[in-house]
Amino acid sequence: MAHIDIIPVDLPGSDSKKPLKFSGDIFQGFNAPCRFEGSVEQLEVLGEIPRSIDGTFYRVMPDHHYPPFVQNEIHFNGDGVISAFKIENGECDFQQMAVRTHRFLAEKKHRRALFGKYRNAYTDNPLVEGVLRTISNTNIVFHRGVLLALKEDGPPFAMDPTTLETFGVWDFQGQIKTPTFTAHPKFDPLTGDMVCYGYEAKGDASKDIVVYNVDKEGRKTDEVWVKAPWCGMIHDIGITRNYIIFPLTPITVDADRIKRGGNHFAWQPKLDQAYGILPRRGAKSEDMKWFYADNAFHGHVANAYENEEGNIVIDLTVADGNVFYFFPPDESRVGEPPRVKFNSPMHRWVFDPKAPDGTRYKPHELFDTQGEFARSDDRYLGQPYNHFFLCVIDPTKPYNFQRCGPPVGGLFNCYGHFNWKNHSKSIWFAGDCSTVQEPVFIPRSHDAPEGDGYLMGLVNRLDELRNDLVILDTARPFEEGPIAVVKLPFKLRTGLHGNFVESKDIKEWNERLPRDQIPRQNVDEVIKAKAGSVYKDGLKPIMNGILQPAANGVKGTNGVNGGH
Ligand SMILES: C=Cc1ccc(O)c(OC)c1
Ligand SMILES: [Fe+2]
Repeated sequence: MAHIDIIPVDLPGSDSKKPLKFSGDIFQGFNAPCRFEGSVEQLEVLGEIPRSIDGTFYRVMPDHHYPPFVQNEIHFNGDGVISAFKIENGECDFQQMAVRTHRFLAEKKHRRALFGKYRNAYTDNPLVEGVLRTISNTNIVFHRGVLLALKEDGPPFAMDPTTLETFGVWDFQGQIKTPTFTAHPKFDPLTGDMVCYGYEAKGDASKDIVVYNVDKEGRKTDEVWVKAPWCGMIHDIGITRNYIIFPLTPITVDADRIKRGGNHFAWQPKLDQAYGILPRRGAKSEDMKWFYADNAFHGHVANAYENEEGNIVIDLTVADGNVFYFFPPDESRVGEPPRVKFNSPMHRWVFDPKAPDGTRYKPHELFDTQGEFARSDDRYLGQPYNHFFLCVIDPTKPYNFQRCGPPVGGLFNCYGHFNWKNHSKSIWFAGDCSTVQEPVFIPRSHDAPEGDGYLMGLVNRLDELRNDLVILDTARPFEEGPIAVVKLPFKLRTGLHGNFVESKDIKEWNERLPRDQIPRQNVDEVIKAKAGSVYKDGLKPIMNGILQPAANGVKGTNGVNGGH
């Protein structure tokens, strides 16, 4: 029997109007809802921010604006909220704004949640049938004058880098119209190309992947459609000068499970991990090759390049189990406790692009750490490199459970600086009441050597319910601690990814692309339900735990009366 995961809900249009109340595990402690939009000028600074840092650190976090009506809601299903730390002359101004996704605007209009489970439109309130349900909560990148707020289940949303105003869905001047777009496009510093893709590119559970190249003038120069061996998550990629590497994780999608109101993804403990290899330019569908390795869970890519022999080197963290405990295997028993401890060293794979499709590989080399959220010097993306940075889990360090409770968002208690050349490690422990979020690397100057500069990232002060933005100097041992600490007077939530954009790039693009010439979405238009656009096979959304055949109509069975 399918386990349907929906609880009764007071629908808009029904009589009862209750004040908002958030309950459940994902809203506890440090991850209590934030829901703040606004700014704080001139944050307090301890130490000194180097004057050469002149730009804005943008980062994104999921932050539910309305209490969910589904049971076992997950953090990844929260509205995307962008925080911006603008740094100039040793000072830092803070600004925060939710992305005006169609979903956010529709729920804001009705002042409650209308969308159901993560990537499952069948669990939505019929009021929002056909409304774009992506929430732009995974990455925020700068591309040709706009910020793109990204989540891999939908198109990018463009925002103004200065004001954080949302312009709307971004289709690259009509060139990219596929329904899904990765949260991890890659920017080749040598060519200015953006390499990007979408998986599940023909709808839920499709094995189709579309891959694009957008050149430095913003023109789409390549579009190729390829097939994955199964429909699974392809969250991040690596690029080299000539190849794209697609790690395909054994966490799979099942259309029937989705229609039953179940999870989009389920972990497959017996399935391989796979790596798709595709030439970057002029590739055809049949050029895609898949290599395989034993079951494991992909983290993020530190970097990739081609070595002197012409082989592809790709470095990423890989964990030995299902990190996404909230997407359990189909056959798991109710109440089975999720695993909490993983081995997740940095893996180096070396693939021969001439090897036949189906070749099996073992990792070439491991860098012994426990970590995730790998970053490296983006000036060397796709090229030979040595330095990378991680959020590190050091279980030997103390953690003050009594004061902080369970470590919300994972026990990433250190930032680490690693060097492949001599396998050196330099680690800063954030303290027994602190955890860290994904950092960014900022070069000391444009011609500084690889990895020479600053690491900047958010520290969660779990006891104070506050965040600090810390800056570490990569030329010094991390053990010495940050050279500057910027104090935020309140807490954010566990975030995902972020990037640093130099002020001169923002200024230059404000001139090249005047803000008043960028079209704005029409709020009333984008939240209009488009009946019949997503629900196939005569099924209507699942509400109140009942799968409703379209023929019965929805009216009367769950209190929906067509809405306002
Ligand atoms: C970290 C990975 C990841 C993968 C898929 C997601 O939808 C997501 O949402 C925040 C995050
Ligand atoms: Fe990611």
